[in-house]
Amino acid sequence: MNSEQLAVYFIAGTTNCLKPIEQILQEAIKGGITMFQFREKGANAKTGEEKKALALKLQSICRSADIPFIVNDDIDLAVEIEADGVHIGQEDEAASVVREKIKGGIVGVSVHTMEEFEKAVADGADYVGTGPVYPTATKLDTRPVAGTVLIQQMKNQQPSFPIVGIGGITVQNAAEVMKAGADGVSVITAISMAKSPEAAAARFVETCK
Ligand SMILES: Cc1ncc(COP(=O)(O)OP(=O)(O)O)c(N)n1
Ligand SMILES: Cc1nc(C(=O)O)sc1CCOP(=O)(O)O
Ligand SMILES: [Mg+2]
Repeated sequence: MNSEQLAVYFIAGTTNCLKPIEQILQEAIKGGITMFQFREKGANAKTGEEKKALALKLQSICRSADIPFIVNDDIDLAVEIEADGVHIGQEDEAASVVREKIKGGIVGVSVHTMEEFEKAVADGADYVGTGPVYPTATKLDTRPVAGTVLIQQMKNQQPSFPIVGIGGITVQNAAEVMKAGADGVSVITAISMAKSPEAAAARFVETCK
């Protein structure tokens, strides 16, 4: 992975979409997203074989466009379908353990403090995601809103380590996240619920790429 692939990191699952997720992903790809995370989570989310079938469809769309396909949380699914990577949280196994399982794939880790950041780097994470930078209604169990200070601190300590901000990021505030030192923005609603996911993604590309 190179840090440029984090520039416009779109995340979605069926619960974030009012249209078929396949269609939204295709539109977002047309707009220029640089990475995609399949995050099938929450009430009414698909599970089991249905989840796997959807993952395979979305993976195929990403492959055709040469966009990395990352699976959120579900390490077994990521290994089974040979996803390009997995994104794990603080409650999951350490990045060093996950890296062994995913064999050469991308490992992203959520961090909320400098201690968590230093551990993720030491454990061999490829990038970190940190948030919520701004208030979000998409994930209810977030840490307190953090603003951009931690991004600045992490960038000062490890200037070349890839960092992405997440939580409440819109085309209006994305520039602030980049200015703080992020390599990109992770976005759910501002693309998945946009009237035109293609146009929304294109506006993020203008700001972040
Ligand atoms: C790029 C990116 N950054 C952070 C997260 C949040 O992960 P986590 O804290 O494990 O929460 P869930 O997304 O699993 O609810 C992420 N998914 N992606
Ligand atoms: C999945 C997720 N993780 C967060 C964190 O702070 O770790 S915030 C968040 C939701 C991001 O969705 P939206 O772009 O719609 O605000
Ligand atoms: Mg998680």
